[in-house]
Amino acid sequence: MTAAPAAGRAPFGARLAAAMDDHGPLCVGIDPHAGLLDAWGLTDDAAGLREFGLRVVEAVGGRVAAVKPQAAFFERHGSRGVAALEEVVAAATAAGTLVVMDAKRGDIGSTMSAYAEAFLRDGSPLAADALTVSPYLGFGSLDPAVELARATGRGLFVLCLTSNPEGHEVQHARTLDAGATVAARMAAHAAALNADAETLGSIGLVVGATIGDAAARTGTDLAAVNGPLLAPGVGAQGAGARELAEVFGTARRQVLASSSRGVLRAGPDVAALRSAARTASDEAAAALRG
Ligand SMILES: O=C(O)c1cc(=O)[nH]c(=O)n1[C@@H]1O[C@H](COP(=O)(O)O)[C@@H](O)[C@H]1O
Repeated sequence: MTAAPAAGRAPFGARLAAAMDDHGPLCVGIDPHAGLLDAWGLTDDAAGLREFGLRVVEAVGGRVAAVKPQAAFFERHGSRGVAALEEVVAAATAAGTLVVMDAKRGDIGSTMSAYAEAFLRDGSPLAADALTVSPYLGFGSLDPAVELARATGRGLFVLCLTSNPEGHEVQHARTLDAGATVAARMAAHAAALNADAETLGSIGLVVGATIGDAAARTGTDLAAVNGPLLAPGVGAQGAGARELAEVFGTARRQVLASSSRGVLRAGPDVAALRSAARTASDEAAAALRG
C-alpha cells in the first residue's frame, strides 16, 4: 500500500498538470555539455556548471512547467559537480519550477531504495520533484522508488520508448510469458499505478518525440497510462511540432515536451534563452493542445 503524500505537497502528477496549465507543456533540459560551456564562455569545471545551471534557472524559472538537470554532466566533475547540481535544484525549486532529475537510475530493489532515498526523500540534498528511472531490471525492481515517490508527493518517469535509435532492440521485444512488447508491459504497469489518479498520475513514462509510430507498432497504449509522458527529442534530435502531434495522438494532453540543446544554444544571454524557451513552449502547446 502507498502512504498519502507528505503534508503540504500535492501529488506530483497534479502539480505537473497545474504547471503545464500555467506555463505550457515544456521542460527545459539543463545539459551542460563541454561544447556549450565553451560557447557560453564558461570553464569546464564545477564553477562553470554552477554558473550554467543558475543562468538557465534565471532565464526560465517560474516561466516553464519544469526543468530537467542531466545528472551525468554534473557527475563528470565529481563531488564538486554534484554540489553544483544541488545548488541548481535548490534555485529552481526556489523559483517555483518543478525539477525532474534526469539520472535514469535502476537496480535491484534493495539498492533501488537507496537511489530513491537520494532523489526522492524529503531533506535529501538531491531531492527533486521527479526522477527518471530505468525499468530494465524488471518494473517491480522500481517498487521502492514508486513507494517513496507516492509517500512524498513526488513522481517518476519510467523509460518506455526512448528517443535513441537503439532502443527498439529491448523495448520492441516481446516477452515469452504474455507475448506483449516490453514497452507495452512497462506502460501497463504505469497505468495500473495511476489508476486512481484524478488529474494526472505521478508515475509517468519517457516516450521520445522521435519514435514515429512505435507506440502503435508495439501496442503501447499511451492514453491509458493516465500519467505524464516526458517527450525528449524535441529540438536537437530533430523532433518538432509535427512529430509531437503525430507521436502522441490522443495522449497529447499528457505530454511534457523536453528540449535541452535546442534551447541552450540560445545562451548565454538570459533574455535570448528566455525567448528560445518561450518559442519552444508555444510551439509545443500549439502541437499538443490544439
Ligand atoms: O530521460 C530523458 O530525458 C531522455 C530519454 C530519452 O529517451 N532520450 C533523451 O534524449 N533523454 C534525455 O533528454 C536530453 C536530450 O537532450 P537534447 O537532445 O539536447 O534536447 C538528454 O539529457 C537525454 O539524456
